[in-house]
Amino acid sequence: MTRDSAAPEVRVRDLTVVYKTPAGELPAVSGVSLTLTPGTITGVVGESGSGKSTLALSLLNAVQPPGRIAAGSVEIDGLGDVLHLGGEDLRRTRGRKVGYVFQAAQSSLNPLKTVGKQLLDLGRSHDVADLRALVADAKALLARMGLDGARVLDSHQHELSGGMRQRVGIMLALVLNAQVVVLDEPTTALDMITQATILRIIREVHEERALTTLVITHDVGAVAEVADDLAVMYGGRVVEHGPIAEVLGTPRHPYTQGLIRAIPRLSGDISLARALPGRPPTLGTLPVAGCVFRERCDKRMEICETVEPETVTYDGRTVACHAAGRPAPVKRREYA
Ligand SMILES: Nc1ncnc2c1ncn2[C@@H]1O[C@H](COP(=O)(O)OP(=O)(O)OP(=O)(O)O)[C@@H](O)[C@H]1O
Repeated sequence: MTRDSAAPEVRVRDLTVVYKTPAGELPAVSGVSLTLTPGTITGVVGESGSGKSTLALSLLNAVQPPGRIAAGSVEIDGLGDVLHLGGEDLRRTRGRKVGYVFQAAQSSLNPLKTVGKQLLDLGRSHDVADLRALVADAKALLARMGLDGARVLDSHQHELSGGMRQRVGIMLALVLNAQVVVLDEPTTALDMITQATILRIIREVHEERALTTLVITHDVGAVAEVADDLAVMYGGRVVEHGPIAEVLGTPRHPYTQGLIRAIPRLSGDISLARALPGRPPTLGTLPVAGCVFRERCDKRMEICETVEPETVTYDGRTVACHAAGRPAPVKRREYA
């Protein structure tokens, strides 16, 4: 595990992001606090609609209408609270300080320009002095990901397959040497073997460049291979967060337990793999009080109906569940 002091810490605090809907503004991310330890890769998992992409966009202050960051802060060492950045400061931060591949990256390339031209535009817009070195770095990154760099840079978007575009997206996220990198579903268009290779390369580059990285994915099995820490999201909350081996090895939240049971690769026995019953909530069906997971929870108690569980940290693990239990308080011996 790399814990390089040069890598920045990212501190998300009490972040709430709402989307305007016909039923009013509803929260997609609710009061999330999450610290990304410098030099680590944090995986974020959770079913569709749990708020993963909205959280990722918030790290770049890039939530678009009908969305709005309603509360909270995102402090990055050396940058301050990115939610207070605007205009030119924000433009300079994105890409150069915080590299990113968004889920839509596959279609975000400009169809009219070659990848190489877009790379040069990116370099110029961030005042990169040595554009030759930038191109050489881009080619080297593409080559590591199994592509012919020169050919890709000469290509237009339509000449590239989905998997190739995805790798171009990863290259663009890394090439400006940002120290915080946010990857939202970076490998979904890739087959299993290529996916594993790309994740390994992300890990290598992460270590070489002393990054702090956030990787969002549906695939708990895939992220288990690369991440140091794991954050599990449900209904706009981070319900569990901690070192990945511990979260996967001894999950404390019933949702994490259910996610793991559903994956034969992790549960160890295909005959024991069981899909999580029910469906995740949408913005409109999220319960307004109590625990957001209770409808699907096998450990549901009376208190879960009315009281939202507090997020409690112990043994380096953060869990928000009434049933997860807490360590018994250490009794202080009273001395006379
Ligand atoms: N532009 C939007 N307008 C209205 N609601 C939105 C918008 N974008 C996202 N949402 C809602 O916010 C919630 C969180 O969405 P988000 O995309 O952040 O989740 P996710 O975990 O990344 O899901 P997925 O894995 O499907 O991308 C969902 O209920 C989604 O429908």
